[in-house]
Amino acid sequence: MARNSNGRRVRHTDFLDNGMVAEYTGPGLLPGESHGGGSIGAYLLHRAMPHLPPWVAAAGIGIAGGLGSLQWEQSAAAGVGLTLASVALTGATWWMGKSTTQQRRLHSAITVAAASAWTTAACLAGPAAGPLPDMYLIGAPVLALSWNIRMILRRNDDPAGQSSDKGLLEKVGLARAQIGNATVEPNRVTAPLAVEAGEQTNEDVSKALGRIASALDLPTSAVRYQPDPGSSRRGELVIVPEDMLAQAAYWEGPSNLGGSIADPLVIGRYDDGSPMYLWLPGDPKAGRNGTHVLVAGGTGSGKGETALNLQTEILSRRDVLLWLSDPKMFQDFRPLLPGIDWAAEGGTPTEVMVEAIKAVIPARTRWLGQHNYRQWVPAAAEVQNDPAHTCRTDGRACGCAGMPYLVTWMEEAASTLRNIGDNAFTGIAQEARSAGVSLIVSLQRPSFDQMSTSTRASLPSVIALGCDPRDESFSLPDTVLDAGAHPGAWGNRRPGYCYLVTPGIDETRYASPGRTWGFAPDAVSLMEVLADWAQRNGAVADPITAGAASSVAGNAYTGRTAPSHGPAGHAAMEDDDVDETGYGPLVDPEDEHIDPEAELPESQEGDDAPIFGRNSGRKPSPEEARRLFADALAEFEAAGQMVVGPKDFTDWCDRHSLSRPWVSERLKEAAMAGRLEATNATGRWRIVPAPVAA
Ligand SMILES: Nc1ncnc2c1ncn2[C@@H]1O[C@H](COP(=O)(O)OP(=O)(O)OP(=O)(O)O)[C@@H](O)[C@H]1O
Repeated sequence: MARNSNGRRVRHTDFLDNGMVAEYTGPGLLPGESHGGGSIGAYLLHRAMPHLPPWVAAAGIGIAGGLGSLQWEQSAAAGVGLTLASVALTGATWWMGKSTTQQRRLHSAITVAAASAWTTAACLAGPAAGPLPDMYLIGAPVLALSWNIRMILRRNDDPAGQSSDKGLLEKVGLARAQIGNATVEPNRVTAPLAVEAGEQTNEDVSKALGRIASALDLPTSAVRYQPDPGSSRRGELVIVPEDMLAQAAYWEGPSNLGGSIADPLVIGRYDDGSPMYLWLPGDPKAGRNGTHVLVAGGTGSGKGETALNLQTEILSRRDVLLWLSDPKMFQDFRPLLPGIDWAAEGGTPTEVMVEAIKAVIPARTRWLGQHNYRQWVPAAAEVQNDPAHTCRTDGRACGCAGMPYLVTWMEEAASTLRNIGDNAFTGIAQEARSAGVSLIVSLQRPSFDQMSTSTRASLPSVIALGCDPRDESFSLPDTVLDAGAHPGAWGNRRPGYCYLVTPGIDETRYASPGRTWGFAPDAVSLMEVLADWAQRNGAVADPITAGAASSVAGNAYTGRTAPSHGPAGHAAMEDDDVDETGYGPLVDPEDEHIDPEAELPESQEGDDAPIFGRNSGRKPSPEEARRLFADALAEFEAAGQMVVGPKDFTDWCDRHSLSRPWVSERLKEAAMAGRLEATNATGRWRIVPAPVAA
């Protein structure tokens, strides 16, 4: 006996006995829901009703025999007619029963033959003649009882348990569907279901799921249907009566510290308690492609904590780099920052990161190709000592530094998509998988006005958290919604509840809800320890990735620092920059590009001094203006602001009495000269770092 979400008891045994029915019992009945009016007599009548028809039929046959004898007793013509009618009726029963089981067909034919033979004899000879009364008194109850017994044993009647539960299925519009023997696991009942051939399809079952849940008084997400891929009318109905996820479970640390990013990431558990796995890189042996992920959910649906689940898993692996863009100033992720290879706030730093991602993808793909990797595998992250993966033409091992997997994360991506244009993301997503790069995009309101369908289509995996019901079709594929997934039913009332659609997971799982681990306040210290571990033991950027990133981002890309190893990646750090614990840099990541030894500019202006100095009070000559413009670009570059547009020159224009249209023209000229490169956003240009003098 279990309780449903309303605390009402559901008698599962009845479900099984009848093949389908989940019947309320005892305290589960609400006032007014009593069987047949509330009295014991009415209840018994209610239970006996299904068994009465054979008895009514038996009585009817007796009456028919009596009445018939008044009309036809001793009539030879009637004898011929009644005998023919009886044979015809028996034959018709046999013929009509061909679609049912052999046993049911025989039982029906014998019943009809016996009843029609007795009626014929009674009509012709009179019901009281010879042995007819005894035959009736013995035969009629035996036949009626045989049908009663058959009904009681119905679950064993058909091969493979095929039976139909008219009660529930009729109620939900699937009256002629057949339901097979249910498999019962703790809190999960799975029953094969077949709808009527030629009349209904799997789609009709999907549409009826809400009604089935309603009939069983369960939440919509408790009832799912997994169509059989080989049939349009068969599938499996899954019912999970009790919501095992209602009790939040909390993160207790990474699942596989020091493992490879190719091992599954565990981000929570399903409603049967099994772990929710997600793989980012592909695996040629398992026939699985690498994937990009959309984390979609409304405000308060648990996106932030889902991100923490994924990021802590990523940072706990030895062969992966994480680049994170977050317009919310790393509000949720601050404890993890030391382990992150590159963290960029929204706006220009994110624009720079996106440009850098675009540059590292071809560089990484080229490297993987040169080292004979068709896609990224963990061996690619090791030093290349295998002659099968050498870039040397003589076939000897090349010893090149390994290339860690790269996860690029766009948190709260709506504004980034708006500013950068989601074409950039589509391009990145399409190219990235062959470069050992996964893109993770988190979006608060998953809807078509936030992200184009082609960008959405380029993110094959989704973690769909609670959302507005109107946005469900954006989050999840139709097939998963048809199978019973319903994130709109959660809204923000079930934080962390999610559906996970991703390669490597059995598709029957897609419509099963899961829940991410919650992050209790005391998880912060554990996250800090993890970030420290990642900073010390995690992968550092390989020369190809770091080189390509720096070539675009200049000193806006520093790479992660590893305090115990001294300089890591391509970013050296002085001992003095490390705090006394030896655990972390003393400077904020956004200040890391500033040279502490550099002379401070002489200024009487205090902190509010404009970056480009005060108004010179005169308009420079064209020559001088161009030189000042070149200097301004160099200053942006030195400050790590690698993407610029006319609006960044507003103060500068005031300073030098020059106009923004003039700047726009110079920007275009600089692009023609190779100093700038166009980005996806109109009017925004990426500074091409000036070559360093040898
Ligand atoms: N898996 C979970 N188990 C238990 N509680 C959770 C879980 N996920 C999130 N929560 C709780 O739900 C609340 C909202 O979560 P969170 O801040 O992650 O949502 P969000 O979608 O990021 O919201 P917003 O977009 O407003 O930042 C928080 O109090 C959080 O602790």
